Amino acid sequence: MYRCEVIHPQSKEVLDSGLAVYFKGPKSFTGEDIVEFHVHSGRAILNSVLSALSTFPSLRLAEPGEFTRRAFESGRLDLTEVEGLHDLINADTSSQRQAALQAVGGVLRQRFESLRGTILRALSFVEAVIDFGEEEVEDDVFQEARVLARKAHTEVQSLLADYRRSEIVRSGLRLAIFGPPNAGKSTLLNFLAKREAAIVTNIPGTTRDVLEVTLDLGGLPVIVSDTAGIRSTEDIVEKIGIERAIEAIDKADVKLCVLDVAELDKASAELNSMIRRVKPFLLINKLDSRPLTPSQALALAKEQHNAEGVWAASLQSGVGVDAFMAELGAKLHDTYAAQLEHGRTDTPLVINARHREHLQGALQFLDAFLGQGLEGEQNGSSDDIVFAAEELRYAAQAIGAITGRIDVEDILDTIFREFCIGK
Ligand SMILES: Nc1nc2c(ncn2[C@@H]2O[C@H](COP(=O)(O)OP(=O)(O)OP(=O)(O)O)[C@@H](O)[C@H]2O)c(=O)[nH]1
Ligand SMILES: [Mg+2]
Repeated sequence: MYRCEVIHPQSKEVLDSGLAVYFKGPKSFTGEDIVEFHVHSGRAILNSVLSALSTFPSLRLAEPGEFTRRAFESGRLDLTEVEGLHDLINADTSSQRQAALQAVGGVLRQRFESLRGTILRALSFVEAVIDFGEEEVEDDVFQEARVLARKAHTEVQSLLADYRRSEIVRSGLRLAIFGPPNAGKSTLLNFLAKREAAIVTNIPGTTRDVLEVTLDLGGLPVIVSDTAGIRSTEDIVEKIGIERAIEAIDKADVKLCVLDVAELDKASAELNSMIRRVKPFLLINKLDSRPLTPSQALALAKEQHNAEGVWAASLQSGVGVDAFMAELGAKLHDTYAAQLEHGRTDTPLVINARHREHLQGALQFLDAFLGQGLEGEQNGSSDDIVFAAEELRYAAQAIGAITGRIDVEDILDTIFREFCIGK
C-alpha cells in the first residue's frame, strides 16, 4: 500500500492525496493484477479521479458483478461462493451473515465437489467395463459402482433435506398470530413491526387477509403473519380470510394465539379446536381491562387451555410486555435452533432454489442408474451399460452445474446481474 498523490495525467493537477494498493495476481480477488485507489469520498474528488482515469483509452467502468465474474472465470471462486458473497453483501441478520460466510469460505463447494467426485468414480468403473469388456475387469466392478452411486444418492437426499433449514436461514422462521376477532392480533403485529403495518379498529373482523411482515426479532429473521380472527361467519369475504388464516397457521413454525382476557371463556368452537390441534403459545391481552393480576390471568388461561407457553399482558398499557417479548424471543431462538438441527449436529448449509433444482435432477439420474439392475450384469447387454453410464454422466453434470464447473453459460448472467457495480 502506497501513500501517494493522484495526479491528472494530462493537466498534471493534483486531484487528491490518498492510498494506492497493488494486488499481484493470481492472488488478487479476480486473479488478475489489480490496483485499488483509496481516495476521499467527496463528489468533486470522485468525479475528477474518474474523469482522469477515463483519459486512458483502455479503462472503463466495471459492469455490475464484473469483478466477481472475473474471479469466477479465473477459478478464484465457484458459483456457490459467488452466491455466498451476494448473500453476504445482502445479509440482514447475523444468522444470515454467518451462513453466507460459510458459503464464501467454500464449505458448499467442498460438499458438492466431493459428491461429484463420488459419482465420477462410479462412472469410471462403468466406463472401465465399456472400454475393456466384461472379461477384462474384476467381477465386482459393477457392485463397486452401485455402492458409490448409492452413497451419492444418500448424500443428495440429505442435502435436499437441508433445503428447509436453508430456507429458514435465508428467509426466516414463520410466526403466525391468530385468535378470535378483536383480541389485539393486529395491535401485536404493529407493536412488533414498530409501525402501523396493519389496520387496527375496535370492529371485530377488521383484518380479512393474511398480512406478512419480515422482521428482525432478536437477531433472527422472522416472517410474522397477522390473520383474520377465527369465528363462524356467513360473510363470504371473512370466510375466505379465515381459510387463509388456517393455511398460514399450518405453515408457521411458531404459532401464537392472542386472547382477550375478558373473553377467555367465550372462544368459538372453531377456535378452541384449532388451539387443541396446533398447541400454540398463548398471549392473554387487554390485562388493563380487567382487575386481574398477571398471575391470576395466567391461572385462568391455563384452566381454559393447557398450553406450553402462556403470557399475560396489555399491549395498550405495556404491562407484562417486556417479559412477553423476552420469553417469545427465547422461544423463537429455541425453535430456530431445533429447526436447524433437524436431527443433525453439523452446521446448516445454505442450499438455494437453484441448488435444489440441480440436486433433484441428479437424484433422478442416480435413481435411473440404480434402477437398471445391472447387478447380475451378465444379463445386461452392452447397450444397457452404455445407457447406465449416461445416467451417471448426467448426474455428475447436474452437480457440476451447481458449482459452475460446466455447462452454465446461460445461468451466469442471471447470477452476476444481481451484483452491484464495483463488486
Ligand atoms: N383495552 C385494551 N384494548 C386493546 C389492547 N390491545 C388492543 N386493544 C384494542 O382492541 C381493538 C382490536 O384490536 P386489533 O388489534 O384490531 O384486534 P384484532 O385481533 O386484529 O382484530 P380482528 O382483525 O378484527 O380480528 C382495538 O380497538 C385495539 O385498540 C389492550 O391491551 N387493552
Ligand atoms: Mg386484526
